[in-house]
Amino acid sequence: MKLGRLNHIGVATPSIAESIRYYRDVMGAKITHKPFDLEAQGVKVCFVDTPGADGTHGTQIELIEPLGPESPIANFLKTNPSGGQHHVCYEVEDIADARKWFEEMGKRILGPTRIGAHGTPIFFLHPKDMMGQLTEIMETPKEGTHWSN
Ligand SMILES: CC[C@@H](C(=O)O)C(=O)SCCNC(=O)CCNC(=O)[C@H](O)C(C)(C)COP(=O)(O)OP(=O)(O)OC[C@H]1O[C@@H](n2cnc3c(N)ncnc32)[C@H](O)[C@@H]1OP(=O)(O)O
Ligand SMILES: [Co+2]
Repeated sequence: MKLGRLNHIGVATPSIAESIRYYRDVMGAKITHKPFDLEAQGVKVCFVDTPGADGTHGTQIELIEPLGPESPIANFLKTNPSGGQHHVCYEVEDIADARKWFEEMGKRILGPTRIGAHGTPIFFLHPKDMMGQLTEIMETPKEGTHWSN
């Protein structure tokens, strides 16, 4: 498997609206994306871009708020009511290859490969098998996908 760049850091929040105010007013981010519901994943999502100084795309913050009590992030927010860093997401060139790579190492894969918020296939690896980090693997999006510039 060929590991790609860190695509995003998933940040769980009890309120996307409040988090947007924080990233705009405290961190000085320009929030140009609109929040949207991803029913299939049980979350409301909003991207915060952190562009590189040379015009290249940096790493995104992916704000996620539970859509209901069945959301996969509901327990996390019970334990961390103010929210916080929830997962890291790395890009790979070929999602099937990556899945096989982790499966062969006996890492627990959480559910099927599905289409994520960036429109490309993703899967998750259990935090207890990944040095304590819930890890999302995504196939590299086409250039410009889900960036505001
Ligand atoms: C926006 C769409 C998409 C994208 O395109 O980017 C997303 O990112 S969606 C993000 C939300 N979806 C998911 O997280 C799906 C995968 N997650 C899961 O299947 C579950 O959340 C989980 C990881 C299996 C945890 O489920 P939960 O019901 O919360 O289990 P437990 O509470 O029993 O936790 C077990 C154990 O693991 C620890 N834990 C849980 N979550 C995390 C975490 N995010 N990071 C690190 N560790 C975590 C938890 O503390 C428990 O530990 P112990 O208490 O020591 O047993
Ligand atoms: Co994610």
